[in-house]
Amino acid sequence: MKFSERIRKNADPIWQASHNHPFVQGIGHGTLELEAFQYYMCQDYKYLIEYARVIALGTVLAPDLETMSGFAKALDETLNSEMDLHRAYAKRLGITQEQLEQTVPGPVTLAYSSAMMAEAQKGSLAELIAAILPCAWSYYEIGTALAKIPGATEHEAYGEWVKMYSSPEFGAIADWLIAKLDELAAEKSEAELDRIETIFMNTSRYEYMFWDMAYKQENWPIG
Ligand SMILES: Cc1ncc(CN)c(N)n1
Repeated sequence: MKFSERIRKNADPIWQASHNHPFVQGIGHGTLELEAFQYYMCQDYKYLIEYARVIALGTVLAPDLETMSGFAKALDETLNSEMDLHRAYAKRLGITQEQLEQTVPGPVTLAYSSAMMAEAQKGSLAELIAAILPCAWSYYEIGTALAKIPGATEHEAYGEWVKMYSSPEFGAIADWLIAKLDELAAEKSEAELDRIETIFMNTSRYEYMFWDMAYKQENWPIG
């Protein structure tokens, strides 16, 4: 079994909880409250800025040009395609660029992005990839699952979101990260693999928590 298959299997209960979360199902069935989606878009914009910084660190840790180039593509996809989606949505939803940029990261946004950055700064490239992989992989998995719901890709509010995350371009980044992690895992001891798996499990949990935070439009308890 490939290392990626092992960690995906072990994370399955968490991933299934994300698939079944009312926020995710609400996007697929077009029933999600627009206000929760607006909140999500602003928080996600801030999250993606930090995610992009972690990807950029991947180019620093990359051992060769092919790997550097893969991270450069992931960075471009995030900053210029994925965040364009957020900017376009913001416009449609009446959120200004200033509002997007001035969003205060909520507790889960801050905890998740800080955890990714901490793993990237103290670990090896495999640990960095484990920290960001649930982000790329679970969204592609969720996007492709939601795209199968009749009408989901055509929905007036959420169709563009479903199209983005089920797109082959987005999937190619997830596939590249999976293959890179498997390649690096082949050289690791069992103790190191356990540590890498723990990171993957934790950021998988944060993915679930992000959906939940958005659904509840959670904020800091004290201003
Ligand atoms: C929280 C979160 N996780 C993942 C993705 C997909 N890059 C995202 N946009 N936001």
